[in-house]
Amino acid sequence: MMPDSSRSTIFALSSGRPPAAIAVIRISGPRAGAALEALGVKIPAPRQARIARIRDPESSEIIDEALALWFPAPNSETGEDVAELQGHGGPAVIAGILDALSRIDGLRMAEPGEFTRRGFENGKLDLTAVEGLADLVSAETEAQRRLAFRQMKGQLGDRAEAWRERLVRALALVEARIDFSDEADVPEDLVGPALAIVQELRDEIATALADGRRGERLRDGLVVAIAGPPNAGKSTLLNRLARREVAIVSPYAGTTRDVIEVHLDLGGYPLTLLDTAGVRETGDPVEMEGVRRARERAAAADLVLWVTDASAGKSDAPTPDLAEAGRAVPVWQIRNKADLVRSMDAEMLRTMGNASGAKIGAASAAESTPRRRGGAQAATQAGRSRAALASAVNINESRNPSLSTGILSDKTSAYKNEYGVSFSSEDEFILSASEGLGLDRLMSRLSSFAATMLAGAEQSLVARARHRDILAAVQHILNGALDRSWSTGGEEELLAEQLRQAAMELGRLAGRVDVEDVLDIIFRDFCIGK
Ligand SMILES: Nc1nc2c(ncn2[C@@H]2O[C@H](COP(=O)(O)OP(=O)(O)OP(=O)(O)O)[C@@H](O)[C@H]2O)c(=O)[nH]1
Ligand SMILES: [K+]
Ligand SMILES: [Mg+2]
Repeated sequence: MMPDSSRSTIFALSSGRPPAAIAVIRISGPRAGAALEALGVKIPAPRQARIARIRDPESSEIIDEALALWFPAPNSETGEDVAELQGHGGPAVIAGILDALSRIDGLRMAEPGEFTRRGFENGKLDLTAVEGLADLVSAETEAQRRLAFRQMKGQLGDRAEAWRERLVRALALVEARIDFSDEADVPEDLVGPALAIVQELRDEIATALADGRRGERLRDGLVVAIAGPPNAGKSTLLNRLARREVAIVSPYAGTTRDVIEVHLDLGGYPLTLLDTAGVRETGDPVEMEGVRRARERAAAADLVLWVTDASAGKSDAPTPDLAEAGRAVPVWQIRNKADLVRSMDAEMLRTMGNASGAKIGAASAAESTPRRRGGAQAATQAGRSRAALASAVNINESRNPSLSTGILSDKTSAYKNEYGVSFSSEDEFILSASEGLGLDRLMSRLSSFAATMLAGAEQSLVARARHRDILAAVQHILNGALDRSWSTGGEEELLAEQLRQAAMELGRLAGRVDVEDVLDIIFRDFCIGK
């Protein structure tokens, strides 16, 4: 496609929010060169930086001294003439240059993603690369960056194109059979070799799809929902893991209503932590909605941290209904407020652990502990018990394996939690969110969980639902073609039509067909100036 000379010329600030040391302003379109001249800037040699004074097109007042660059069409990011100005990054400087540009004939401010969109329209990059670029700009962790960069460089796009070419080859064989069926020098069996190609393709696409949704998970981040009864300390735990006061903590049950999201980077892997409303029966319509959202998000999460108050009896935990979700969400049991369970009261721990063979490690109770305390008494008790907890949860972790697996000594035991989902003692954590004790083990288990779930995800071909949907549709068509017997002959037209459809579907990945709706969705997420 040739750049369209009748198009408007667009400009935008392409660098980040001012003030900054440098601001990059880009101009793309047929009048990019004229725009430079209107600003009093001589057009530099292609791809060579040149110092230039930027002047107001009407008053000739100097607005800034900047570096100017020139990328003539078609060798630019948009495929059009592109000029780039690198000026000083102050708000007034930027406003002055943008204002001057807007007063030049045929120029207008770019819409979000419009530079990339022009690049796509001029064949500079295909749709999967556009998506990769969008992901690269919004990548928050190292693994996300790698996946996005590979997508941008054609990890899926090149593969899809190769698949499409092979489909077209299979189609050509079938069409040859149709067109020359009467001629003697055309081999009888062209359908067989065509189907062999189809079978190979079907298998390769099946392999790409059977990736445990790693690519999508990496792109979106693993979702870990903190859920449990009211006042168990869910928000306190979220704040601890996020290392900042994100959620409101209060002694009033029913504090959290909306779902609160925090993004964590665990060794390069993205993890979205959700704090949710305490799950209980309530008549308050607002809290009810909070509970509904909590259940919905927990059911859709990759992992649930089910937080309970270890100082309360087990009966405090309502029976959650994650099992209704129809899929097994892994659930880790978090016994919080262990600081209130002074010195690991033996009897209580047995109740909490619901395990017949639960044993307590070295730091067992010297005194018995009332199950509940309130106010100032709790504070002093908590203070005194801190040392005991520290020795039980942290320091003894290395020395005492029974404590390092939570409160249960038998590592191999499997239990059913309140969801009816099996868990082992490995999935049980005893900690104090407010005192910050016992969190290291939880953090390191979260890190390994993320690493296990997302290992190798950077190499995934499928990074979005759009990719999966299209590949699944192609696979469906190819399965249909392979399931049928074509040996009787005379039905090659039908087979040809199926292969044509499959090729067209694949073409949608790169953005060859019905692209407008998809483009609008993708570019909506772009920032202006990209
Ligand atoms: N002693 C003790 N108190 C805690 C601990 N964690 C939280 N708390 C206290 O428990 C109360 C409730 O904490 P939140 O974090 O608001 O509990 P939540 O589960 O988010 O409560 P809702 O949002 O109302 O469901 C607050 O007073 C916290 O200070 C802990 O480990 N030990
Ligand atoms: K609360
Ligand atoms: Mg809360």
